Amino acid sequence: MTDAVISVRDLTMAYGSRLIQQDVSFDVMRGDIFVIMGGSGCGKSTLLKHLLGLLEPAKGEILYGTQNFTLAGPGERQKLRQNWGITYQSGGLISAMSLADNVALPLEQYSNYTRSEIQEIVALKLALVGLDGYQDFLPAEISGGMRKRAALARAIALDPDILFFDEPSAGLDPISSRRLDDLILQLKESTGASVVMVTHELPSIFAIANNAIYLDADSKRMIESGNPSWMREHSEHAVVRQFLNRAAEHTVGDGDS
Ligand SMILES: Nc1ncnc2c1ncn2[C@@H]1O[C@H](COP(=O)(O)OP(=O)(O)OP(=O)(O)O)[C@@H](O)[C@H]1O
Repeated sequence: MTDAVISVRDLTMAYGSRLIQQDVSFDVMRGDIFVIMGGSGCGKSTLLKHLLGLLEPAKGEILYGTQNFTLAGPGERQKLRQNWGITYQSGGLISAMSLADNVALPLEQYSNYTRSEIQEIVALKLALVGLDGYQDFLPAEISGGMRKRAALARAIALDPDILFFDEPSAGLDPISSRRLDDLILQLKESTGASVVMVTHELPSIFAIANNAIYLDADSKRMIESGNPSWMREHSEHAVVRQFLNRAAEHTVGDGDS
């Protein structure tokens, strides 16, 4: 357990009296590309929000390394957050600012770099995501795939240890989606960051994830964890196998559990 970057222990999540998931436990290990899976409404985004500290557990706890995030005060939490890069489904870029200014924002907020150092880092990060030469473009002036990559450049501005993604390839065509997968994999390799993502995209899951959990909406429990290819063949839960084997023309059945 020494190399766990995130440990979730007996986490129960609820909105008021509405239970979403109970007793969820898993570890994200250093270097993992870790996917939170499950059918619509099972609580994937809710779990991500708990990991980010946007929602508080009804029960249980979340540790980052050996540090208990659930019990941490605002100062300690802020310190942990500075090691995270987050990209939201919408991209979350500020529309009135150029790509360079968007990427510079976290550096201006949380680092002590000089203006010229920041410019250098921004150029480097944009080049890393294949957006060399687009510094002065506004988000509306580039494609959806490029916006996702710009958001990724911003997320890696401070060299985070952990990258969080909410549906990174939502709304992208298969080719842009594949490019984003490759980029995530490449960034993981070059930065050593661990990656946690929520995604429905089976091609992405099989292409880049080495570790995953499956949250079941019916039982409100995490019913499977491990390597997604292994789960597809060997999970004892039909609903998990069906989810991972689903063909485009089939919908996921309720299955057994
Ligand atoms: N703020 C909220 N208050 C009450 N219930 C909520 C709230 N946000 C989400 N829910 C409910 O919690 C459940 C889980 O939602 P969540 O968005 O986490 O699921 P999800 O697995 O990410 O779904 P999807 O795959 O459809 O995006 C859903 O039934 C949803 O309606």
